[in-house]
Amino acid sequence: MKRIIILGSTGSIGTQTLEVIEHLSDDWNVIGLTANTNIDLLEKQANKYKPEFLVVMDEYHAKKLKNRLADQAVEVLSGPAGLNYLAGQVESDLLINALVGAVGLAPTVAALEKGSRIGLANKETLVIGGQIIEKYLSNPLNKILPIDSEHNAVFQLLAGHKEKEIAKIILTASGGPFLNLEKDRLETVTVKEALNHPNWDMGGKITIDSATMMNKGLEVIEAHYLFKQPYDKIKVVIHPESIVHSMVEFIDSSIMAELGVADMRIPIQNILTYPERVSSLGKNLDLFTVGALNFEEPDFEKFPALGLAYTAGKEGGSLPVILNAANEVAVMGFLANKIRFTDITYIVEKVMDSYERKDNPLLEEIYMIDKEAREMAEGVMKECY
Ligand SMILES: NC(=O)C1=CN([C@@H]2O[C@H](COP(=O)(O)OP(=O)(O)OC[C@H]3O[C@@H](n4cnc5c(N)ncnc54)[C@H](OP(=O)(O)O)[C@@H]3O)[C@@H](O)[C@H]2O)C=CC1
Ligand SMILES: CC(=O)[C@@H](O)[C@H](O)COP(=O)(O)O
Ligand SMILES: [Mn+2]
Repeated sequence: MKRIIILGSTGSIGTQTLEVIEHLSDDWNVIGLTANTNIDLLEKQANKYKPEFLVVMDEYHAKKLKNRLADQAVEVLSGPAGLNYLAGQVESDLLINALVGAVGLAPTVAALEKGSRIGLANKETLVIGGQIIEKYLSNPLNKILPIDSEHNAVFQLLAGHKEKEIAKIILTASGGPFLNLEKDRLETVTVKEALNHPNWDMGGKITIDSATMMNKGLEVIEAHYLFKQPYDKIKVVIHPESIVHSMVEFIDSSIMAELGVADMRIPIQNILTYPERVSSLGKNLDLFTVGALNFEEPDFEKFPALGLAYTAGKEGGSLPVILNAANEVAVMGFLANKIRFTDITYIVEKVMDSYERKDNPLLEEIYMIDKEAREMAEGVMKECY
């Protein structure tokens, strides 16, 4: 049996990965699972999958969990050091990174240090650390397999093709819950409205990112590093149905698309069984029910986050780190009802404009920039209260 580690096993991608593992029955042995603080679910997962390692992010929850699992042969670790140990020291055939946010970078690097196959859902890893990650990919033991639906689609479409044959990567975007709302109304939308994604059921942070379209911006940067394409060859098209998960235009003017129902268990399974294919838990797409597929241009004025991400990606260096840090702070502020929806991109832009930039930051510098940009974003956020 193959050994699998799931970082962020209590989240939307983490729990769906476990569903897929169950569906694949005897293929995978779950070695390590992690959560931030949700020890109730982690305990249930531990009882079911009997992993060797569990990680939670603070000592208080680690102790509680250890007590609850006292009769089990499981090691309970805590904090970033625990995550890095699991990712970097424990042998696995596949490590799924389903953490949310910048916290995903360090364990990815730890895993790449030892030579690993990583199923990557955590897009923030590549947004803030793409320049560092790409250096590790020259080691043939290292492989990053994309789980994010658009990138998984492109990954499938590129099989058997050469990078130089790509004319354009076309990432589809649903446009989120406010696609057809008047721009002036965005100021007063509620958290509940913003969390109401039209097609996908996901964690809170990414759902808000979809509503601002920062999600697509982060995905543009993610695609740049995964598929080694310049930003002018990575386009975004609004596709409200989320049936076409992305497209690739080749130099011979052929466009290939990957289609399917909006169910993350399909790309997750694609990575778990790669390069083979077996039947999945996802429903088959019924084109007659779908009827029509629509495409339109994104509105960069109404959704400024998309343009901010292109700017950050093109400039590179520390700017994507600053963009991401400010966005994480602002999204949490919005979810806590501290600021308005439109303040999210205001805060991101303000921090991007104010924070001093740096080329080629090293890993330690990325963490420092991330920390300082968060502090700056907290300050700008207070002006918005
Ligand atoms: N959900 C989806 O359908 C998709 C998600 N993605 C990407 O996948 C990643 C995960 O998203 P999603 O599953 O929605 O997120 P969730 O919020 O649902 O889950 C996040 C997971 O990470 C843990 N976690 C949260 N904060 C921390 C922290 N500071 N330190 C350590 N662990 C932490 C959570 O633990 P706890 O439960 O204890 O809070 C949980 O296990 C994101 O990068 C997202 O952009 C990409 C495509 C689709
Ligand atoms: C499922 C997935 O991959 C998400 O990233 C999804 O694409 C979000 O939807 P948006 O297209 O609205 O950003
Ligand atoms: Mn996506």
